Amino acid sequence: MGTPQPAAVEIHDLWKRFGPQIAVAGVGLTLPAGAFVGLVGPNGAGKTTILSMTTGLLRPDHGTVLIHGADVWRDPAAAKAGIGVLPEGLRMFERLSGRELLQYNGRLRGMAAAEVDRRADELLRILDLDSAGSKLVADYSTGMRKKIGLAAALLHNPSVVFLDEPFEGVDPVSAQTIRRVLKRYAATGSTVVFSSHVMELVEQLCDWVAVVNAGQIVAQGPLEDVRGDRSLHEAFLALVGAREDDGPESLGWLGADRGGAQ
Ligand SMILES: Nc1ncnc2c1ncn2[C@@H]1O[C@H](COP(=O)(O)OP(=O)(O)OP(=O)(O)O)[C@@H](O)[C@H]1O
Repeated sequence: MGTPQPAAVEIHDLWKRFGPQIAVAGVGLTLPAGAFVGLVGPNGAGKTTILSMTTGLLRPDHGTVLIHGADVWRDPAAAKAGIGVLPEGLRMFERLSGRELLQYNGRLRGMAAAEVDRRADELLRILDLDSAGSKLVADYSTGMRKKIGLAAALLHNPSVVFLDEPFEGVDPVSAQTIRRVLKRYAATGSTVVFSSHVMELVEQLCDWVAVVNAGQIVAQGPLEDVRGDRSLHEAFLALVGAREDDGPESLGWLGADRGGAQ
């Protein structure tokens, strides 16, 4: 066993309620520095809410989040300096071009203009966006938006990136590009945390997994420990209590004699 890594992200007893709905119910997570973390869970499990509270976008009702020891809600400037975020919904400045968006982000992070330009050129090229650099973000496709969002998240060389479903709606070629960039980033000892529904992808990329169900963490740890001797897909279905066969009567009308209701 090597020396245990210090935690990049420590979350204690995190709660969030939306009206009557408790979206996050006492989440605790410890993610080691340098881990490639997959956050998985069924629709509505609370992944986006957890990521939003972890990255300072949504105030928790209760609980603490530390990024490399800095409290996201008490010392946001220190905590946020070291993170990059690809948020849900990809809300961006639509009337900027991709290149301008990166320049804006870089300058906001206090980077020198020449360095921002150098990194922006490189990111646009590696993410196959160089010809789209001057196009308005409003005219980007879903995959292009994910890629420019990833570029913006990485531009200032953060030590942790949080990506909410970075592969959703992305074609296989762009997905491969995003994977390559994330692997390259993780190989430097940086920490990646991303949410996904694609177990095969999480299994390929991640060495650490957290499973969320109904606002709680039902498993977390090294990939091998969480999946055991099953595939992650099977482990996931067992952990979140996937529904068994609904019985022969259910939806019995589907495909039955249409009796004039054509
Ligand atoms: N702003 C909001 N107002 C009311 N309810 C919300 C709000 N945001 C999230 N919720 C509810 O909180 C729960 C968790 O939602 P969340 O988006 O975090 O889940 P998720 O795991 O990211 O889901 P998905 O995989 O479908 O994206 C859901 O029941 C959702 O309806």
